[in-house]
Amino acid sequence: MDQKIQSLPAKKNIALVAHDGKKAALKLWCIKHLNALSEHTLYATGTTGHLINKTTGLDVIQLLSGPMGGDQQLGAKIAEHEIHMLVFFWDPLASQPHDPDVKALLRLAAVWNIPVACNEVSADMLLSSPLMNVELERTLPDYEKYLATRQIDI
Ligand SMILES: O=C(CO)COP(=O)(O)O
Repeated sequence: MDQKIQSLPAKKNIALVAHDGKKAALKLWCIKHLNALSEHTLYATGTTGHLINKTTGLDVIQLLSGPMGGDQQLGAKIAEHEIHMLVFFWDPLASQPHDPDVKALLRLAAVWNIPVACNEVSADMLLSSPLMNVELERTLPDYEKYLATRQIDI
């Protein structure tokens, strides 16, 4: 597929998500990085967002709970370029009833070339990157060109 270049803004829209077995870890990570996170706009799935807001006071745009469609909402926002980074502490030791939604969210993050962290260390590295607070070029699928090739006359 053809690619094009589009910037991620300096002030990023960051999605925060954690499975139940990883919520405590994400909560501690948010407390540790309170100041850095407050410079960005935060989104989260329902239960994660409520927990982060309650324990840190950070403003969080709260979507539906993951199993009820929250992962899908985040995936749609990634496809629409509204989410610029994903911190998703998914639980490798627990099965999830909405596993297809989890896979879809991670897949769309890869399709649209946004940075993704899956645990504390990768999230530390992303947030401390010199690229975190600057406008950042990314390549992404050229959807308009793709659509033009899909116009089929029947
Ligand atoms: O299930 C989740 C991600 O797959 C997270 O959803 P909650 O934040 O609502 O627990």
